[in-house]
Amino acid sequence: MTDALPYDTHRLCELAGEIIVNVRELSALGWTPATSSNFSRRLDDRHAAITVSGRDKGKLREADIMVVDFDGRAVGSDHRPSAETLLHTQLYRRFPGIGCVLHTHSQVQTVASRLYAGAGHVHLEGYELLKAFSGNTTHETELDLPVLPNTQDMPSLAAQVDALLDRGDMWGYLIDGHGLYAWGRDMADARRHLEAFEFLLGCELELRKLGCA
Ligand SMILES: CSC[C@@H](O)[C@@H](O)C(=O)COP(=O)(O)O
Ligand SMILES: [Zn+2]
Repeated sequence: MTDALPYDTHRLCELAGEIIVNVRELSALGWTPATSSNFSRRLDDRHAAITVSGRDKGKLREADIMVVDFDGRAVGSDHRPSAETLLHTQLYRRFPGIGCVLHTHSQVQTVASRLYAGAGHVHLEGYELLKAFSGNTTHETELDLPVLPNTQDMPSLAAQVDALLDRGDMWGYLIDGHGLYAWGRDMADARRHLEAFEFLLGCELELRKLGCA
């Protein structure tokens, strides 16, 4: 007989199914090349469901989703969780309202991260799509999407993110030469934010190509 797991396994199945369907769509857009990217959902107030490290995100199955605690330790699984687990769990630990974290490596996100790394942020202003971010009711607003230096030292990167989170109104950040993190209340919310960032970054890159930004 095995010990009971400290989380709701039925809920885990539901969340795994949701992650699989959504990530397949993101992958079909070319946003998860070469096994990159990672995805998670809050399971309860101590656990998250997250992708196993190194899996092809376009071909996820239920066995590719595992559980971690908010210190990033595997719970009830021998698999290795995403190498970037701490960047997910730090958000769940700090903000009870966050229920989903999505990380992708699209070309637009990666190119934008390189171009704006020096400035430390991408300034987004004057776009109708800024209303896609929770709490915004008008295009007459602005948003600075932070760009952090890349590192494989996750505790150090998580500490830098934590300092930025003090400002409160943040729905994502870029990592230089790497990709985008975005989050929200639930999958739909996080996806809307992710897609809005992708679209707005694409506009900024296009404007630069045209010599307008
Ligand atoms: C395949 S290179 C990309 C990885 O180094 C990493 O940035 C990434 O997004 C996926 O890592 P993973 O450990 O599979 O969650
Ligand atoms: Zn990554």
